[in-house]
Amino acid sequence: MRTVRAPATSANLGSGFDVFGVALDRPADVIRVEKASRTTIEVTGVGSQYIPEDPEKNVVGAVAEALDAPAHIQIDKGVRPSSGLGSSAASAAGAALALNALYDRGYSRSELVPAAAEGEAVVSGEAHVDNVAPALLGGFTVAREDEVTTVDTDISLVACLPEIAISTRDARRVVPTRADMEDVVHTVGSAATLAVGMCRSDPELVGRGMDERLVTPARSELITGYENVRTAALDAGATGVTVSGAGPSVLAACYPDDRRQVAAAMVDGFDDAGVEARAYQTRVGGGAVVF
Ligand SMILES: Nc1ncnc2c1ncn2[C@@H]1O[C@H](COP(=O)(O)OP(=O)(O)O)[C@@H](O)[C@H]1O
Ligand SMILES: N[C@@H](CCOP(=O)(O)O)C(=O)O
Repeated sequence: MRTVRAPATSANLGSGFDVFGVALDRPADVIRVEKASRTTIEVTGVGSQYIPEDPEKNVVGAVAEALDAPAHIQIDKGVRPSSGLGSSAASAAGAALALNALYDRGYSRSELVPAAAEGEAVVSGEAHVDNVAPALLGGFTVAREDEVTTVDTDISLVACLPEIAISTRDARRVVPTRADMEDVVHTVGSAATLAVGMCRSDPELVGRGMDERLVTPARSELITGYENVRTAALDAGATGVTVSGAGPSVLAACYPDDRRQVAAAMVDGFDDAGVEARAYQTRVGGGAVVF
């Protein structure tokens, strides 16, 4: 038997659509695997009633198949599904690491990224790696075609999760297919600023670098209360605010001492819009851990 804690992640960070990701210190899924002749899955925890146990439909089934590692897989969800906090990726990355250890496959964490991404393809239609890469490798990750670069960084974050569900598959449908050159230039500037901010662990640069006009405007319209929450977080000291992944979570960067007040302001911002929410006071953390 092997047990892995696999963290939530936040993808995109505004300016890095399908490229940037960070591992979050909390919340996390716990995955337990035992060798078996065929894969079976059991899901408990937050939102487990919305997660299929059929290996054809659960992300971990695709991972077990990609690694040719059949197992009984128990998933204890700490990351709510359809949250924009890489819920499916936490399970996929956790299963990849756990099965690799269980079957002594000897793959490195980087080599496990494509196998974990097979799980993402099951739910979102595309094997995007911007959640599974940070869930496996930790820190801030930059995914480009088949190459992933990682940076260790110390940035405080608040992830505010409202009682709204948005599936990544649906949120990918609103992404514009064409862009204005001026907006592209602005996004490249933001992305570069954010990357430098991560390298320097500088919350001002990270916050400013979240700003972009290509994907976030369309995505934020799917989140009731988004503008309220954004304004409230900035007023409370956040250095930048954006949609976490495909939403509905909203992500804020801030100084460590401002985290509590930013979290409270974001929950109040959703409340003013009639939406219940909870906020995770977190930071960029490490990748999945095998116990
Ligand atoms: N192990 C799993 N953990 C979470 N969601 C899963 C899992 N397996 C399948 N799913 C399905 O994936 C969808 C959630 O994934 P996704 O839309 O990417 O949201 P998130 O942003 O939380 O990852 C839900 O429809 C859920 O039923
Ligand atoms: N780049 C993807 C990221 C989806 O993240 P999730 O946490 O919402 O699954 C996208 O923006 O579609």
